[in-house]
Amino acid sequence: MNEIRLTQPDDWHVHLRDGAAMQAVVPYTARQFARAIVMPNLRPPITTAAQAQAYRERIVAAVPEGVAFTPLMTLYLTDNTPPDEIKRARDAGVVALKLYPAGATTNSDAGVTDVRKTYKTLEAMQREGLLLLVHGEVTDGEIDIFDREAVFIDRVMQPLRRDFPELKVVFEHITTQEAAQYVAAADRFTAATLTPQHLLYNRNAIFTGGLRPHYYCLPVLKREVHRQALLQAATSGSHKFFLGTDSAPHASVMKENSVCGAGCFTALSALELYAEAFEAAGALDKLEAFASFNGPDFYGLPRNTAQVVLRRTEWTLPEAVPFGDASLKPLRGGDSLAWKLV
Ligand SMILES: NC(=O)N[C@@H](CC(=O)O)C(=O)O
Ligand SMILES: [Zn+2]
Ligand SMILES: [Zn+2]
Repeated sequence: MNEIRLTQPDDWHVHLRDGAAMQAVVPYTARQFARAIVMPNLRPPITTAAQAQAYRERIVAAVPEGVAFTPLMTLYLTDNTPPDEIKRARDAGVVALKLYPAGATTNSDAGVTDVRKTYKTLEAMQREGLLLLVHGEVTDGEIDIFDREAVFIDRVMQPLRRDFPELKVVFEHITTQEAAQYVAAADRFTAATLTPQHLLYNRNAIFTGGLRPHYYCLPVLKREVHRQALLQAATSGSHKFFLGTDSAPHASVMKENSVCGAGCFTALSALELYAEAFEAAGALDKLEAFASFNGPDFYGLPRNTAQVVLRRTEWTLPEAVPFGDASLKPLRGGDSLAWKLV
């Protein structure tokens, strides 16, 4: 196969940042995707409907002329998100709230300290039909970093599902066999996103020939058995798994630093990377549902109608691209890729 024709995909998890950094990365996402779920973990976070509306306008202003792209907005859930903000959020077109356990990842200091503190707000979300998107890792320092996702299932996901059975929950960027099994076995109110890096790499990638900061993201890459389970889930034909790049740009000075920020920047070549993973699994025929159907179906949004074409053409991903007054290194920058979005 030398060409793949797909209904235009959406990205159900992306970080676009703000200001000059945002202006640098929005064109990449807008070129690949019709819509994207925009994460609210700015500094300070997007916690109100009014902030989300203003942020949406800044994003839209950064979309290149002639490109059709719709940002789908989210709010950052805190211990104090008032339940009555939910109706305002819905009226402003916000589609979801994001649960970051406090301290779990980049810009999560204002996150939730105990999910029970948010129950009134979760009730309002269940009622108003807003989704809950979850960074699924416990933050307990006693728990090994490679086990934090699996422990999160027992400590947080299960009680949450029991107490809010009709709240739609997306277990974001899953990285383990446990999470893949949990989601596959759950009812139709639970789904998961999968990143290109977790489908393509195991944790060896972080340590090959030296420490490789551009492969460091959260949840951190896991063992090969987990990668295999994720790839199996993505290519299984299950409607519960869909594309969410988690493209998370950090200036290269922040990545190549004594303390490296967590996040892989993949927006420049996201579809190409997914195609590579699906092809290696012999499952290119499953790519369209994963990239273009399962996400909108779960969110209750219409599928896109435009088409895109991926062609088998070798090309070299740039080593770095401008990022405001800094520089940004894509995952796999400088390497050649087998597929190219036309
Ligand atoms: N994935 C990451 O490693 N980083 C994300 C935050 C997140 O999605 O957890 C970021 O904002 O940089
Ligand atoms: Zn996250
Ligand atoms: Zn993310």
